[in-house]
Amino acid sequence: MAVYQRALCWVRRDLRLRDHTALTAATRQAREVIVVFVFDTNILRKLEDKDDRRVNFIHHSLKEMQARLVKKGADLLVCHGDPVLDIPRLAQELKVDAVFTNRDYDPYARKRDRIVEQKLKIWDVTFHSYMDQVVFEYPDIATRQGEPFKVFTPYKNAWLGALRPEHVAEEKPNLKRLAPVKVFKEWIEPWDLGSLGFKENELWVQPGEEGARAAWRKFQKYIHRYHKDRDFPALKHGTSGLSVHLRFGTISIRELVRNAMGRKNEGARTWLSELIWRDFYQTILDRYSYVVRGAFRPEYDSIRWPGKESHFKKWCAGETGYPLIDAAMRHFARTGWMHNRLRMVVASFLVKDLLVDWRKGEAWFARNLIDFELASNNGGWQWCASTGCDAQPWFRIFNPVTQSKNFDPEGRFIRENVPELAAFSNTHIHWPHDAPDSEKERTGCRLGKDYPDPIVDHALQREKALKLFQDVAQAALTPAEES
Ligand SMILES: Cc1cc2nc3c(=O)[nH]c(=O)nc-3n(C[C@H](O)[C@H](O)[C@H](O)COP(=O)(O)OP(=O)(O)OC[C@H]3O[C@@H](n4cnc5c(N)ncnc54)[C@H](O)[C@@H]3O)c2cc1C
Repeated sequence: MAVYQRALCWVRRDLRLRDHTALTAATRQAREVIVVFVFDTNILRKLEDKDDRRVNFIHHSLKEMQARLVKKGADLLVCHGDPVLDIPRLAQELKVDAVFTNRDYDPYARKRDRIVEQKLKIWDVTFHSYMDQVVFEYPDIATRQGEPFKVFTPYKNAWLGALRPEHVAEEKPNLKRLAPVKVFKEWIEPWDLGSLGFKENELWVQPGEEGARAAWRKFQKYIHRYHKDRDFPALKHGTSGLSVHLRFGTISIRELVRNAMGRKNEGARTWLSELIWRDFYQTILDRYSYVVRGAFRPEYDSIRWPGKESHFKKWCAGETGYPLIDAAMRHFARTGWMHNRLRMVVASFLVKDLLVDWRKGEAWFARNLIDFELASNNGGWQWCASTGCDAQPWFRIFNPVTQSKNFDPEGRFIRENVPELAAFSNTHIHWPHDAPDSEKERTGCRLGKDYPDPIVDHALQREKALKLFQDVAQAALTPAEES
């Protein structure tokens, strides 16, 4: 039953009309619902690249959403400004009784929403927020003591144990309740990319709900193989490629979980685990927001990383002389996406071979990843740097050449992304520096000229990394002297 005459549904990282919690609630509780999106100048201002892929993805996805709304006789109301000002202003000018939105656990978003809610209260407008981007939030899943889990496996077991069909039931908005465009026509302003101060960029991924559905349809043919294929970056369908869609909510997490739960095979079970990792890191960010500034385990903040700026730049450019690292970083520069196995290998290399502060790598990923997600990126970096909750133990260090042999055995991914090495044999492509002279000559690749010499020696750097961590571990065990 409708309790409000008119409401706004403020979409942010949920750019879809299907299976949408806030829109369902809004269209249930209000007679007329206006869907609004704010291009937030507080966020856009900080983006260094004018052809930012995320802005492009959002823009295309909103255009698609708008076309759907127009077909229903409605439209999408888009603003370019500060939501803390724009949402209360629109609420007042459009005489709405309530604002409906889905929750976001990013510390900036939480603060923004608190301020918006307070401002709306002044005008007697109710603010409703819903869980939508995750399946469970804290304290739905908590330890017996009521604390958030800090270790993944017990979290996952509790998550699976708690799951009931109603947690992932489809939320169906009643699109007949969308406000006709005449209600808000005069508030509609142009929102082409140029007017937002951005430029077009060619996206490797199809945006919008259509793009999400196409990727999801394709992946369903391969999901049963996921546990076998997921670690091989050269395989085109080894993983779903849905991270950007989950990031911007062009597909519902509930739909994916419903589907995966219905499949009784190891591939689907393993894939579901990855979706649970996503929920886990959202909870960590939500409950321990200090991770945005430093290590989850603060003792590791005392490490003084001796890595060189020049090495960091070579890592970014894919010029380290380690073929798999360079292939991953060059592919990343081209597409804005990186395979999970490679994210782990390049992150480990930056921290434990180049001895560069993990926060620099985290920031580079944040700047360039199309699927950049504060919670998963921070969690992933802290896992690789061994500073996080349930992180990789510090004494376990990836060998980038062994990783290459194991996960790109025929060098297909390397050949695609580091073409100057393409003619090396499967045996030597992982470490061409030790190839016999005859092979070096045959390939025509002059190592040190056409392809860089290795910038560090893995074995030596590994020892240095172990020492850095050992010192911290020892300091943590040694009781501080009383003063
Ligand atoms: C250093 C580092 C940084 C990362 N940064 C991000 C990031 O900014 N955004 C992001 O979405 N993921 C991040 N991840 C996790 C993971 O690498 C990507 O989610 C995955 O590669 C996306 O590809 P996919 O959609 O094909 O994944 P699939 O293998 O198909 O997995 C399905 C979904 O599960 C989720 N997922 C998978 N693995 C993880 C994981 N380890 N942690 C959390 N969620 C996961 C993603 O939403 C993904 O789309 C990072 C991992 C590391 C090691």
